[in-house]
Amino acid sequence: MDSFPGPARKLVEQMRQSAESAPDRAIAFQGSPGANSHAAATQFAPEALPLPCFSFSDALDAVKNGRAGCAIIPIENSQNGRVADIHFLLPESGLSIVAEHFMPIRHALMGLSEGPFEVAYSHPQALGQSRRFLRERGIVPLSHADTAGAAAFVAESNNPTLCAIAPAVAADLYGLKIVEENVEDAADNTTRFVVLAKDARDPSELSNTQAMTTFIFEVKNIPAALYKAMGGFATNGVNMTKLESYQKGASFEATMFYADIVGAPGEPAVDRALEELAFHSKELRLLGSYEQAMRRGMGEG
Ligand SMILES: O=C(O)C(=O)Cc1ccccc1
Repeated sequence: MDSFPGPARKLVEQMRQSAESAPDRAIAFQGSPGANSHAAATQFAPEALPLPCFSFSDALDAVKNGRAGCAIIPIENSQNGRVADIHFLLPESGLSIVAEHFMPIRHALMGLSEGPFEVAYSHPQALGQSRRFLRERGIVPLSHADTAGAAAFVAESNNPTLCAIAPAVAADLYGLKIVEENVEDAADNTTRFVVLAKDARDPSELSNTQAMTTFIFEVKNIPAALYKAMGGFATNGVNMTKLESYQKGASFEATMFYADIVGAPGEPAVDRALEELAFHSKELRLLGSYEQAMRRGMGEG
């Protein structure tokens, strides 16, 4: 709690109290009230009680400890790539992905004055998405835990040369002036969020819809291991929409992969592809199957 900037604390406390009164209806998110993840939580589950958490791990712990029924976490951005940490935290958490949600992201520049500004505070994703805007104006980007928290931090700084890049609503919440709207470098800036819960979705419930499945795997450390591991997806016509590698541990010897496919276990083609993947992998872990919030792979005939 103490880590939230002063102007955000009262709101955080109010939201925590409501969430405590009905934990099953609570949806945990990382950041201060007014952050993009807060907006995503409200869009995804309008009736739910958003629970602000300072870090990703706090948000995941809230679900593990039963203080929230689920958590919504930004996982990747159309413009700025993947959101760090989540690849490590998500598999460790033992939670399952039960849904995905896409949200267009708009950033506003806000401060105590009209500028000129020397420093802009924001979440690293938002700074990355507004890189060109800041560079052109010679404003130095500095990271903060979340966008709305950066606005609250600027509000309590009393410093007219600081500004924040945050959703416009944060200016209202924390008493800043909006100096410019839509400062993101790309107009179609969109973030994909995943919803995590203790209990996985039963893939058979998803069979009539276009499902997605997310998993991580580690291939054997031999030539062509990834090529072989992927073979089953090609021969069975399973569409892979995402494949990312990351290092496990400090040895740089063990490469893990994180993948999304269209389909779910129980579909014969998916079962065969996963079986072949498991044969060529040292480790394979399904992180969840869920409904597609946006159709994939429909572009080509
Ligand atoms: O800090 C926030 O507002 C977040 O919710 C993280 C984030 C930042 C930028 C785009 C999407 C999510």
